[in-house]
Amino acid sequence: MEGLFHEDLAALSDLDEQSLLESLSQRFKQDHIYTYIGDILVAINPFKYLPLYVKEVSERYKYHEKSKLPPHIFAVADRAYQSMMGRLATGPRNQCIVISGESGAGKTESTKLLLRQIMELCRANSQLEQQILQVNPLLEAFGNAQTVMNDNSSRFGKYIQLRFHNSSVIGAKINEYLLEKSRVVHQDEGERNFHIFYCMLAGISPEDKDMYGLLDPTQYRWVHLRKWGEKYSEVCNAMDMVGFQEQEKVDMMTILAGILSLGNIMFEPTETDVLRVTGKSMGWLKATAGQFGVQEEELLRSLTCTLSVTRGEAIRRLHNQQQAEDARDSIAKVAYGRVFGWIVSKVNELLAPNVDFDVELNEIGILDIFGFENFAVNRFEQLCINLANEQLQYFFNHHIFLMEQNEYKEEGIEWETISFKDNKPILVKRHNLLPPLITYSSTLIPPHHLQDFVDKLNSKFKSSPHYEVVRSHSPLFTVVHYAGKVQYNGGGFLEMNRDTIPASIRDLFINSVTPLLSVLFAATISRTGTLMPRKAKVGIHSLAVLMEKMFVASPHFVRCIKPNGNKLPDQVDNKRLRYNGLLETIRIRRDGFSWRPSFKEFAQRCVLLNIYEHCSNIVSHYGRSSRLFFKYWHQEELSRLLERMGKAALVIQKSEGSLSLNICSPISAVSTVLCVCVSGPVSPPVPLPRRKKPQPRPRSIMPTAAHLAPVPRPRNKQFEATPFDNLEVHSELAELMGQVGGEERARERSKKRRDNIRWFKETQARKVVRNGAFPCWFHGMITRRQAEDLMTDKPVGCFLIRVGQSREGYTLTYKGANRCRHYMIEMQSNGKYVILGEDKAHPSLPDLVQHHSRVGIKPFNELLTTSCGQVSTCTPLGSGSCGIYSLLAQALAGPVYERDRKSRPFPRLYPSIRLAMREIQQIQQVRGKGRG
Ligand SMILES: Nc1ncnc2c1ncn2[C@@H]1O[C@H](COP(=O)(O)OP(=O)(O)OP(=O)(O)O)[C@@H](O)[C@H]1O
Repeated sequence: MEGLFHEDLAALSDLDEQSLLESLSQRFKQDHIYTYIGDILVAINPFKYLPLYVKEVSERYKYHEKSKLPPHIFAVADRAYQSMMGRLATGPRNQCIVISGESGAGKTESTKLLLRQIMELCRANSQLEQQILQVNPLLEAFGNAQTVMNDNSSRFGKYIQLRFHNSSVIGAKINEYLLEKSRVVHQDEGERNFHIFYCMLAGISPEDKDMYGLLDPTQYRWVHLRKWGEKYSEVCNAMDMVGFQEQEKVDMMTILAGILSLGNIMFEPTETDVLRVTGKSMGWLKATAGQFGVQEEELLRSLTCTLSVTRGEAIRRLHNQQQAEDARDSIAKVAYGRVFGWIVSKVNELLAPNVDFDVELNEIGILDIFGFENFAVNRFEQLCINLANEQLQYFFNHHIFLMEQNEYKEEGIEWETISFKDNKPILVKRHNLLPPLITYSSTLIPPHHLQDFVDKLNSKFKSSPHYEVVRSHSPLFTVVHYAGKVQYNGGGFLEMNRDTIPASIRDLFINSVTPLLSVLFAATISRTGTLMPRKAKVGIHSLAVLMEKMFVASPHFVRCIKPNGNKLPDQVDNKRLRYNGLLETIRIRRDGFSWRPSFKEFAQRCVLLNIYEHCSNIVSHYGRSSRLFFKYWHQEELSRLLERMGKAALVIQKSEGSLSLNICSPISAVSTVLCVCVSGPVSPPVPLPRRKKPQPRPRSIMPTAAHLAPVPRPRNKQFEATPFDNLEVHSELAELMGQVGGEERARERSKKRRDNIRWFKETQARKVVRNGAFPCWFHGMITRRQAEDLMTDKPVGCFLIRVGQSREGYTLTYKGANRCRHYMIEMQSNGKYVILGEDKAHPSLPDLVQHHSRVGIKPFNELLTTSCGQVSTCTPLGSGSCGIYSLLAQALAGPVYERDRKSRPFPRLYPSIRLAMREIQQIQQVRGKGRG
């Protein structure tokens, strides 16, 4: 592959480490944040907006030769997609993109960009793509928080599996790992709770605040407010788009409100040593009970004592203050962790309704796992996170160094071994440090045995080169990770012990009147904290299982680098660029052969193009090697040749007999690639002929005029004419062409129409009526042609909405500058309305119209400006102003609509929540007056 992969590497590989870092830093200062090391993308976080991800750039990376464009994350998305489709000189294979880097290095942003570009590449105008993109804001709200290292730090790891049929995405699945639940009840200096609490308190309407039993943010111990107002509506919209039901949303928000109230419950001992809730926090106890849908007395009992049954006898053990506070915090952590797990499983259910994840389908997985962490106090959670990072580093080493160099050995290729920092010892059984350390730490440690626990660790692991004993009065120990030493505090390990909740609390919640809470506590939890339906195989989501999956897929690596510790733009600290193994990686990519298909795999691909024999000759000429060795750029070079040959073959087929067409040139080109790369058992790799000096390319990776020039789009019906009305176009065309005819089809069509009218009357009409009539933009069930006729003399921006004839749903007809456009309106399973391809869901059609009178409809940014009034022609449901249609509107008007509005879901124990909130406010007023 001529171009960037090669050019950058050639430029970088001749440098020593210092000059390499200088060169990277210089590039960064000129806003070249991406650099290729062969097929590995290095991304340096710019901490500022760069116009690198606008639509025009995305289009260029979609349609143009990637090798002629600057390094970019979109090129990685394209490579993974094309490889998954089998278009890059190998057959279709599962792909995985592994994004690594320390906290704040840009992994999550890269994941979002990759997802966005992959959705662009497989664009099939399905709502699923929009839904998949909406999962990110949702998960970020619940799983991210501000830390000292990153204002939007993922406090969980995720592996997103995208499943494809042919070229279209048909489902997605999120696997989440190790949510840092302790954050709910404790945040260190400079850190915050999960974003959702701030969004909720800042963005919620006064009416909803009252409904959930929430007060002013300053009233809660576990959060301090920041400006999060807009985020809340974004999260609610994401839930609507993905398909959450209204009642589910209300129950979930009520549980979150319950968690906040729980945090305000304080205890004090009485003279009889029995613990009680302080007078000030009695209201909070009542509120929590109401919000969790449980009895107040039972909640209090669960917090202040433990019930155990010994030989059939129930024994009650009273808690001391610390134990009661631990129980309170554990409930909050467990409840939040389970809400998060439920969101993920719900998302998975909604995004892959018909996909069986056990059936083999092509797949692209994206791994975005929390970065390596080293805080002032490192707890058990940091140990787990750092173990995950060690595993990831091993995966990288294995693919980039081990596998490749082993294959040279096996094939007898002369090769000067490139050494690298191998972190295998810390992970494997023989040396046994991290896995047993984690198992050992997971056992319950009584607080007064803390020093014993650390002493035991010291004696067990002191001989390991990766473990250091700390001489101190505190229970500390050090682990030497691949990315540096981390000192862990045994005290922090105790908190993890407190995550386990007593059976009595579990039973209490299983019997909650809020079905969601009952489901959450009845479900099992995997080893990594994932919520599992009861019968699911425990442990299926563990990182080890994930690693197995990744080892059999083709990996793509994105190495993210944080240029400075202050999260500032245009500042680069060269020490930070000294990223693990950068220089070695450059060397192996320069000297090695990173694409090594088996002969069979390669020949199969060639067989399609009738060059199998030719390839076999070449291979047998060079010896009986089991695989072929290519440079990283050859894969793309070859795929281009094969594509050209495919086209040539088509021409040959079309013009029969013209076999003389010159297909020799691609064959000889393939031969050239083979000749230079294939290795025999004894012969050293044939040195590559000096490559043609690559064409100079613009130094800047900012999109230039050429990058931004309009890109020729492949012919695509959906873009050419009306964006989203193919169903109707097809049926009408078919009708015109006489293909559909026949009495039976006509009967079917009219039945479908009748069914749709019934659907409209029974489920929809009352949502559309406003003040006793249908809005003038609503035209009932008219045909596409009738709609276009109505638009004939209307101004641009005029619109109407009609009921679908062939499907349950609506179509928006819009008068554009040159033509009428018809946008399909999707009906979601949760009753929300979305224009296909848009990212906002609406509770009703009038809401949709109101929104798009302010926000243009994609892709032409069209605003709904003028309603197209009805005319009085009567068809069944044919016009809004006459006949049965108008009668229907009047019958459904006014009180019915109002009643409908009021039937919105409420928290199950709303009256108790209200009472509790009043009590809290009264106490506060009395105290306020007392102070005054
Ligand atoms: N390509 C980019 N362009 C502009 N800003 C970026 C880019 N990538 C990252 N950032 C900025 O850096 C911040 C941190 O990035 P991100 O959250 O992706 O880090 P991370 O590696 O996922 O961290 P963690 O492991 O803590 O989750 C982002 O919130 C954003 O402000």
